[in-house]
Amino acid sequence: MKVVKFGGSSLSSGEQLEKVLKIVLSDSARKIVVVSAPGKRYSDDIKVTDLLISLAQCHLTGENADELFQTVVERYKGIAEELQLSDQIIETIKEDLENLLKADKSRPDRFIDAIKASGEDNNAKLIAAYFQHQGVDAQYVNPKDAGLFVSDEPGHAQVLPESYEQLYKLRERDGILIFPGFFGYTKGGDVLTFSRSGSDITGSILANGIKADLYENFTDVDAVYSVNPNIVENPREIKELTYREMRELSYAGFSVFHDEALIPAFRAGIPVNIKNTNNPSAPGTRVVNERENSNGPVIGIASDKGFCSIYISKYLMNREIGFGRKLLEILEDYGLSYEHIPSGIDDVTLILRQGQIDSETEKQILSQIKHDLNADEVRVEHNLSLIMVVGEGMRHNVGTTARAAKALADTGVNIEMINQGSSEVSMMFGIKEVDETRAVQALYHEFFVPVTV
Ligand SMILES: Nc1ncnc2c1ncn2[C@@H]1O[C@H](COP(=O)(O)OP(=O)(O)O)[C@@H](O)[C@H]1O
Ligand SMILES: N[C@@H](CC(=O)OP(=O)(O)O)C(=O)O
Repeated sequence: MKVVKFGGSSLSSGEQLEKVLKIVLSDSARKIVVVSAPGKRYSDDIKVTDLLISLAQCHLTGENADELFQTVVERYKGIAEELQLSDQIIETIKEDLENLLKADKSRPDRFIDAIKASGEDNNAKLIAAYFQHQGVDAQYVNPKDAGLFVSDEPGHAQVLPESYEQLYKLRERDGILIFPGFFGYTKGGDVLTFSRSGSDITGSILANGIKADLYENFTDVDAVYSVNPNIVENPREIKELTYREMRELSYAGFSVFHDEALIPAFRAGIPVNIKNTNNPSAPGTRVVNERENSNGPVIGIASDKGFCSIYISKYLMNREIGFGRKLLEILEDYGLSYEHIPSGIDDVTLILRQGQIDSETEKQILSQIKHDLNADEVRVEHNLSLIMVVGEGMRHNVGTTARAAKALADTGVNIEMINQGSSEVSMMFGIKEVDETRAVQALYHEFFVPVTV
């Protein structure tokens, strides 16, 4: 049995849905089909999820949102008309959205999540109607009925482990199951979403739940490339990579697969195959437990913007018991998470996602660190990018860091910080955001472009 997930780009039009149907029917093992909301039809189009977020926000602030409402309904209507479905399904979707918009707004984050989730929920209903219209034995499945329960964290919920046992029962249901991605239900009955792009997570949870043989994730590229194809033209395709490598790369910017979507599949030992809806015969990329290490030290290079660093130095920091705990407690008091903590004898740097802190909070944190910890120096740096160079082969190769550092130096990029992950499958470079593209291109050249003599 296989779980197949289709991303928003695979579901943006009737023409795309025809491809989806063909793919599903071409393999009888494809039992559960996880779907996103309709994505972009062309590069500057707007995803239905983004339209829904704006719609929810207008309803919260009392702005007129009639046009936005119509735009959302038109997106589904366009698809239904292309596929010659009856108006009934559009009436169902319209009514559902109207009711959701009338719901209680006293807890805005929950209101927004319910509207956001309707993008996938209504798309799953539409796709089930389309499959049925084509004479296929298919049914929409509601995540609550299936037992997909999540933690009480609006916008970044996590699956509750008890869900897996319930989800196993989906194996017994007849026909093809069309399951909306991106959200689950709290024990209190609220609809909460995973973080953005979280339909990948739903697919992985279901693959674990039904103990699938394979989790297929269909998107709009032939493979996971060794570098973001928007940064380097025609980069090398990756045929196989390990869960650890994929986790590091997707965390660090490979948006093709959600980093939180690896764990459920990994725990159940289910391979993941990332494939192209527009070219399903291409083998795609397989994510597995172990792979032949035949590609040299590095398998991929990822990068992401929007970080800041807080540098703290204090003479004899290494001797001071409890310094680290007190420092991290300050972050905790402000509800902040950190990404990395490179350290020296007398100094430590905290790397955080910049979007979490406004300038007032930043001032307070800096002064509290200086005052409470009696630090000699505290300074902050903004607009940093992190570049992650990843590969299982790095453990067996001497000199990879030197090669990377030289490539960056040769292209005139200053390294603000280096952190070698203790897992030894990755090394991280902190650089200025303005240097990101140049730095990634230089590293790609160093590790992937053969030298001709
Ligand atoms: N290393 C990479 N390999 C392949 N695609 C990547 C990589 N890094 C970023 N991407 C981007 O991820 C996109 C696919 O992800 P996404 O837009 O979320 O698809 P979907 O709509 O299927 O969920 C690709 O079109 C590509 O632009
Ligand atoms: N529609 C949601 C969830 C998702 O996974 O979408 P996509 O498959 O288009 O990345 C979002 O945009 O965040």
